[in-house]
Amino acid sequence: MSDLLPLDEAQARLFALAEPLPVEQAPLGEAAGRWLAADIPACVDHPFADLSAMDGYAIRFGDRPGPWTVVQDIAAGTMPACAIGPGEAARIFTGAPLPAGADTILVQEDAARDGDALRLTGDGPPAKGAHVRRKGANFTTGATVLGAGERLTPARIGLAAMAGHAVLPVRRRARVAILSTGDELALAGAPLGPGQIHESNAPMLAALLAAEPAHLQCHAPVRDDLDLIQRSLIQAAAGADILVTTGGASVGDHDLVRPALEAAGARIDFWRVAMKPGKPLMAGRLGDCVVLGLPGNPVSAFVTALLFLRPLIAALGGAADPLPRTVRLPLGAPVAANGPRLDFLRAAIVDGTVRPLAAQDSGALPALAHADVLLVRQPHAPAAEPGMFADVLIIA
Ligand SMILES: Nc1nc2c(c(=O)[nH]1)N[C@H]1C(S)=C(S)[C@@H](COP(=O)(O)OP(=O)(O)OC[C@H]3O[C@@H](n4cnc5c(N)ncnc54)[C@H](O)[C@@H]3O)O[C@H]1N2
Ligand code: MOO
Repeated sequence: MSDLLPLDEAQARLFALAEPLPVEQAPLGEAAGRWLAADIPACVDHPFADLSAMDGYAIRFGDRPGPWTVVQDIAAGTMPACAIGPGEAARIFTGAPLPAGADTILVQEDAARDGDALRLTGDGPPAKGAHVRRKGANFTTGATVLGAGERLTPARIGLAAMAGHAVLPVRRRARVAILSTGDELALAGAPLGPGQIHESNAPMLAALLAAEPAHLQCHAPVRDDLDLIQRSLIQAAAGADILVTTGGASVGDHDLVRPALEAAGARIDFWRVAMKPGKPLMAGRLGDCVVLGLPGNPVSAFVTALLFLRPLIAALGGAADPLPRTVRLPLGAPVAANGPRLDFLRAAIVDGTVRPLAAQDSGALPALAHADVLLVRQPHAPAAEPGMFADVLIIA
């Protein structure tokens, strides 16, 4: 086991293989899913004034229980015409600024109006300031609303727009080439020759990256021929930031990705990680490109892509925290003691508890396809019982 790198060390070494990509200014519609390259300050106060949170009447709390005289109408998008004095109220709508003198909103469901005369019919506002959104409560001009390295989720895109931004500094999308290797591989949907199987890794990886800021280039599967793989690697690496291969990463006579990379002039930084599935993972550089050699077993390819490829895209994209997040959930079934490698068991969530699936072979894609989480088992972890909490990575 001594030549197998621990997962965290392997991830750190992978991230050290390349600098974050250059910064560009992206319109909001192009920025989702990317990471901010700088702190974002607010260009405005929000709310810009004390605003009503309800449709009703702006009053002075001390004037309750009324009655009041309605002296003006204020809609969102307009400003109050005048202040209100004692015994006066303003008809007001959600999002409209309060007039000077008013401090509280009386919701219209608690009031009856006859011409300009307004009286209380319900309980009225419970406290001074009820249903008022204070000026600057969300943010004030110049305050940092989003930080460098934060991922632009839909709500953060909305927040950037609210703060006055139409374009945001992000790093350009990573160009990712995907190349599967293996004599046995036929394209999805193609008729199968003797001994052939349908290639499933490239479509799966492309789907795994669908929401990532990446331009994908999927190449046809390459046969297990050293010269052919070497030429295909050089071609696929040209113009790519990341070259991902699958298959041929292990120790068999037909596992040629490592020798082909070396023959192409690549520098292999590490090979083999103390994890299961995914042990024969390799990483290095070929020219300007980071090369990630994933194992061919479909489950191993998925798990390593989740733990290395997506985080690498995030690291190149400037993410402050590129690694996937684990959460803790209770076990719903016993789990056996673990061996020497960090294990990622395919598991379902049933009634809020984690239950490992029966098929844990790294060729068992149907189990992965129906798993909700990967249950993380530390090296040499003792057996665990139902009710004990465990770390999981959510995958569905
Ligand atoms: N003697 C040893 N044999 C193996 C070891 C080892 O340490 N000693 N490691 C095993 C582990 S762990 C893994 S994982 C696999 C990984 O091997 P490779 O990366 O060389 O993958 P292949 O041999 O090319 O393929 C493995 C398996 O997956 C199928 N495959 C490959 N590519 C695809 C694809 N694009 N789509 C669908 N299926 C694919 C392939 O047909 C094989 O069945 O090595 C173990 N062996
Ligand atoms: O480590 Mo291999 O990736 O078990 O299947």
